[in-house]
Amino acid sequence: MVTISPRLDVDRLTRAFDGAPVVDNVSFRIEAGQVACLLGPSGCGKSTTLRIIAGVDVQDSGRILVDGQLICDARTHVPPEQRAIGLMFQDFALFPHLPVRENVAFGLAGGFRANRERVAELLDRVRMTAHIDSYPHELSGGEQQRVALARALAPRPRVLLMDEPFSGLDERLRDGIRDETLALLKEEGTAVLLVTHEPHEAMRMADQILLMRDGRIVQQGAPYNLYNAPVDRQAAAFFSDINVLTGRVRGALTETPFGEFLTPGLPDGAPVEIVIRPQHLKIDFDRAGQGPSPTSENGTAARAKVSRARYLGRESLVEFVTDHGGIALNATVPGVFLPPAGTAMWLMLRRDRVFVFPG
Ligand SMILES: Nc1ncnc2c1ncn2[C@@H]1O[C@H](COP(=O)(O)OP(=O)(O)OP(=O)(O)O)[C@@H](O)[C@H]1O
Repeated sequence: MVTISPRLDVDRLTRAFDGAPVVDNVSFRIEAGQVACLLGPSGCGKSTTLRIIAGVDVQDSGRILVDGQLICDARTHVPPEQRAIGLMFQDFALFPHLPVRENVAFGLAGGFRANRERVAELLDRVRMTAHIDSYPHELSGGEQQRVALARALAPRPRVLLMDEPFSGLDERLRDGIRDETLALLKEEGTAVLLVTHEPHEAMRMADQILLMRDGRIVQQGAPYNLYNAPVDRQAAAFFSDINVLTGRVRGALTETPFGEFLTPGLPDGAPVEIVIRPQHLKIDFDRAGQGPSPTSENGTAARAKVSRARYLGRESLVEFVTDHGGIALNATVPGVFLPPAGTAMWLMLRRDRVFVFPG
């Protein structure tokens, strides 16, 4: 049987600064043609991980392989320029004194003269053929970005590292450029590690999200899994606003104004957090103090009063406080739904969308 090595294999990487671990036992693999997003808040160690892979910083322990070939461990350190790893960083500055054609050919032996076809192919692919002789200052930010992508891909790197590559761009341009970039990366078959602190960007770009916190990868998987099966409350909160109900376990159950929730494996008296995203609260009208009957899908309804409602464009955000327990809960409703403050309504939780975590 032939086993194919992953394109990039990062194995138990560790790096400390002044005794404080910044990258803490980080492992992941990326296959050819796949995009993995290293996602996490500022300072969690994303850029340090990237710098070690690029070879401009050195790990304390762990190893990295590209196509099964060792590029660094305790004894080996292949220099950055011999790693077949491309870089595209935030300040992706093109060389201002070189025209687009020479910028794209920069990493290729013989420059533009020896690589006309490859440069033409890439410029065509990023729709910049008409600008082949332009200088960087003659291009818009989005155009410079596309040239930078062509430049990074020209030497056909095995792996491309991207650090917040879209953060300098106008918000309205970003999604379009992200999609174009993604299409080109897939075509080239490069394995991509993209660093971002924006969940929206990771959801849009990634085949695999590596969620990082305090130097560790706390969860990795497809965007769908991270969104719908977060490992803990913080992981849930990273992707959207959340509502949190707190309770205590009694006989493997936790009681809330919305009925009982199964909390198996937790001892009696243990604190529990029940987490639900605002779009998974269901709202029903009050009929002379009566609400909807309990269902297995939505549990028991709890009466609540509107404290504030705001229109956000695509949806409305309605803030409630429950009659029992005075719990503040936010619900989002598609379109325009602006009940006046004080309106009594009934709330239900979509049971299949609730996350139960130890408190
Ligand atoms: N050369 C260094 N010497 C000392 N501390 C460092 C060094 N490089 C990074 N750090 C520290 O390591 C931590 C992680 O930094 P890193 O840049 O990897 O985080 P990040 O997740 O990429 O954050 P950001 O998104 O803000 O760039 C930070 O607390 C930072 O101050």
